Amino acid sequence: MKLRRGKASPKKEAADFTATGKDKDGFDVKYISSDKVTFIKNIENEYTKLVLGVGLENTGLTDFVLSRSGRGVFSCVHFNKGDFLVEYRGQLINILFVCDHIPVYHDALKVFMFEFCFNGKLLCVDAAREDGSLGRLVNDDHINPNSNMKIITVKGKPHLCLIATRSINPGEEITYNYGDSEWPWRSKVLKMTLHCY
Ligand SMILES: C[S@@+](CC[C@H](N)C(=O)[O-])C[C@H]1O[C@@H](n2cnc3c(N)ncnc32)[C@H](O)[C@@H]1O
Repeated sequence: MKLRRGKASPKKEAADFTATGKDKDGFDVKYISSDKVTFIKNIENEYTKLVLGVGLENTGLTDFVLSRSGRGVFSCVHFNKGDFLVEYRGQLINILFVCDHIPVYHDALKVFMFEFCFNGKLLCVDAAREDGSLGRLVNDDHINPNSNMKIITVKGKPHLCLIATRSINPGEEITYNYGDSEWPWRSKVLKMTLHCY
């Protein structure tokens, strides 16, 4: 596949941004509870149309939707499938070697520890610190995410980068699947969904 002239490959772009430690332009951070339209649209797609086959107004999900708060990352430009989006930045920890020094966090911060295997080692990017970067603000979607986390090696060091898995329109929230775990927000939705039946 030919790349458009002047457009860096996603890998090269990821390498450039990881080297500068900056995020690329084209994103907004929004508080989800204040962006009801986008959020209701997501929920409607995910749970009412796919699971229940009915409209949001008939499900009782509205309270849940409006009670979810927190930040999310939204695109303000168009991205293509395969584009590099943002790096999940933080402190890289080799879990086996520094067990004693791994920070012990309250549950709300544990979710910022992203564990992964690299060259046979169990590593973790600890993004608990509020450093203004975007990657740590991207929310979970295990049903219809629009990106996934890839390990990109730059100068021998792994970097966690979100890559678009389909085209993303301006205004869409960037999401990825956090992986198989009992994330509390997933069961909350499931319970409400079951209640709706
Ligand atoms: C890595 S942070 C993402 C950014 C977070 N929204 C914030 O404002 O800091 C993960 C936290 O976001 C929230 N979160 C992520 N995905 C979610 C989802 N699909 N539904 C509800 N809350 C979610 C949970 O509170 C989780 O602990």
